[in-house]
Amino acid sequence: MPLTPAAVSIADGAVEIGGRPVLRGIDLTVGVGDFLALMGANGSGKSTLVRALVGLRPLSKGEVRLFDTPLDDFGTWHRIGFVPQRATAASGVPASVWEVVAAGRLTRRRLLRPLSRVDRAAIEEALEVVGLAHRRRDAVSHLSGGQQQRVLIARALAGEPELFFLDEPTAGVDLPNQQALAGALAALKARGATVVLVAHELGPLAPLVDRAVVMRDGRLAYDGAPLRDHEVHQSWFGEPHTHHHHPASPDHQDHAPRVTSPLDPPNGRQ
Ligand SMILES: Nc1ncnc2c1ncn2[C@@H]1O[C@H](COP(=O)(O)OP(=O)(O)OP(=O)(O)O)[C@@H](O)[C@H]1O
Repeated sequence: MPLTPAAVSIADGAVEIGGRPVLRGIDLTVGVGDFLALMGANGSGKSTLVRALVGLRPLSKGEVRLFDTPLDDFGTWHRIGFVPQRATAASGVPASVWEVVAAGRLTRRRLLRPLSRVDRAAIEEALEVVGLAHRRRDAVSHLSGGQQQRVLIARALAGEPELFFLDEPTAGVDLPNQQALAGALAALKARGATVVLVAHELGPLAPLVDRAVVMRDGRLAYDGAPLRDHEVHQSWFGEPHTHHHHPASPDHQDHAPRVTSPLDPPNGRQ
């Protein structure tokens, strides 16, 4: 028996898209309260894995369990929060920040009931946590991309999820917005929530991460202690390795982190 109960797990998972294998042999268990960073190169399968874990992408093989319940039998979706990749809150409809965040409460509300005081308090708290309470009346379309991303995170937070998936929440987001996001996720973590975060670079989120998983070509290439940027780069393109790194060990202290982006093509593979 594992010491910590599992928030989400996938066993021998595979996904095919258009007959092409995109994920293969995925075994991953995320314990309650874990903060996991899912890393890897473009196209390595991170988004597909997150989609499979929330039931948006069917498995061709294997099983997903949410809070120890097979995905098909899982019914308490208000426990799950999901912020998809490159989502835009602005869709031409001039929704206000408050309205978008309030929409996150829908899975908790009973049908056609007005928002309760508890609902309103949760919406307020979510706005506070992402630092957008003062913008509540503004049209989402008037906000910057980073602020829109925070609106979407607040929408997911308003549902008070226990298990939260975020797909590249920092992509294209400036540093102050990344720092605000780190604060929001730290609050969520302190509350005991489980977080699965897809990220190319962790930036201000790095101190929150307990565990890193690196994907390569539809498989898990590394699972262990959080990696530095240059180590992630090696895991993406080098030999798969699954042993635990000890970032404080002397052989790591001599290496300065790579200045180049992990998105750069590896040497000799252009
Ligand atoms: N809807 C789709 N139709 C066809 N192929 C897809 C689809 N979604 C993903 N793929 C393919 O599956 C593979 C994994 O894609 P996925 O988006 O999961 O990777 P990723 O690691 O999240 O990449 P990125 O960092 O670019 O988001 C890629 O080869 C991609 O082209």
